[in-house]
This record gives sequence, C-alpha cells and structure tokens, in this order.
Amino acid sequence: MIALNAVSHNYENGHRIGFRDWQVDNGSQWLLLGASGSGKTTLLHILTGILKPQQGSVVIDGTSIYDLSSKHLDQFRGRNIGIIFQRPHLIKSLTIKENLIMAQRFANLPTDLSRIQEVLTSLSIADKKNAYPNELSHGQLQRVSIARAVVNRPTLIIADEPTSSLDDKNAAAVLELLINQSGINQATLIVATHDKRVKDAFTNTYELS
Ligand SMILES: Nc1ncnc2c1ncn2[C@@H]1O[C@H](COP(=O)(O)OP(=O)(O)OP(=O)(O)O)[C@@H](O)[C@H]1O
Repeated sequence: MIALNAVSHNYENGHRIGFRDWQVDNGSQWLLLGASGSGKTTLLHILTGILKPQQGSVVIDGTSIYDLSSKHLDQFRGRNIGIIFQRPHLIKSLTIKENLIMAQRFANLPTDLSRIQEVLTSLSIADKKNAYPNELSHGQLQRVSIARAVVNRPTLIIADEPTSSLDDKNAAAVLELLINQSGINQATLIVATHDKRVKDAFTNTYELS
C-alpha cells in the first residue's frame, strides 16, 4: 500500500502545490490525471523518491521513504519502483541486455540473465537484446523502457506520459503491455497522462485540479 499523507511542495520560486491524500492498494491500477501544469510530474517525482516534499509523508509498504538515507532511498527505488518516462532514457553505448544488467546493478542485485531473457521475451523484443538503442524503433524502445522498469520485479510501476509520443497502434500496445506486466508482477501501476486514448483502460483515477 502507498499512502500519501498531507503532502505539499514549494518550489524555490514560491510556487506551491498541495496534493490530496491518496491511498493506493497493492496491485491496483491507477490513472493520474490533470491539466498541463497541475503537478503530475511533481507528484510522480515525489512518489518515486526523486523530490522530497517540504511537507507530508510518502509511505510505501510501511517504509516512510523520505526517512531513509539517500543511499538506502536509491536502493529502495531500484528494487521497488520501476519508472517509465515519456521518452526512454537508455544508455546509448550499451546494448539492450547491458542496459537491463545496469538496472539490476543499480539496485544492488546480482546479474540475472535468465530474468532479462524472460522479460524481453514477454515484451517480444528478445531478438533485440544485443542491439544498441539507436538501432530500435520508438515503439521498440518504449518496450525496452518497460522491460527495464519491471526487470527487478518492482512492487510499484510508474509511467509518466508513456503513450503521448506514440501512434494509436503503439500507444494501445504499450498500454496493454504495462497493464499485463503489472498483472504478471502483481505490481501497483500508476500512469500519468493527458492522453485521452488511455482513459478507458482504468477504473481508478486520481485527479489533480
Ligand atoms: N523546478 C521548478 N521550479 C519552479 N516551478 C516549477 C518547477 N517545476 C515545475 N514547476 C511548476 O509546478 C507546476 C507543476 O509542474 P509539473 O511539471 O508537475 O506539471 P504537469 O502536470 O506534469 O504538467 P505537464 O502535463 O505539462 O507536464 C507548474 O506550474 C510548473 O510551472
């Protein structure tokens, strides 16, 4: 369970955003909605341990994440949270397989090549494991981002506008893969978007005003 309690953030320029309390049950799937500038990215950064809010707490499965030391928070994030950005942030000089090995290393986990093979196969990109990011299409890269996000079997998968730069066919495919992967891994899924094509796939929504 994730609990957001009395969270608000003040940016240095004085801009303040307050967030309604939110309780997210393990394994549930949520859409995070809000107009441009309403604070979706800010909230995702707060939920993923990237941005410490000035007020309030974020508790993930009993751990108040901002009470952890930065080293433990990095490790917690690497093991428990898979993040998919709008555009894939892969290391260009490494192959797809090596990028996934790095995700295991960052989480202080041993290299597990069979897990990498399993994840790439479930996303139908195992044949690309020795390719470099610049050899893949945008839709394929987005699948690699999902692979990297789920390789450590996170309990929470967070995606920030994962479909907005994709055509209808790839957007539907990426959404289906996200929902499938969260189901396979029994992970909680939170997708932030203002992509109308995504809305029907979710029953739970948290809306920022
Ligand atoms: N580093 C910053 N310093 C000051 N203000 C910021 C900073 N980052 C974001 N903001 C402001 O906080 C508000 C929320 O920004 P945020 O990026 O979270 O919105 P968003 O809902 O993700 O928007 P979009 O859908 O356009 O990406 C905006 O008004 C933005 O201008």
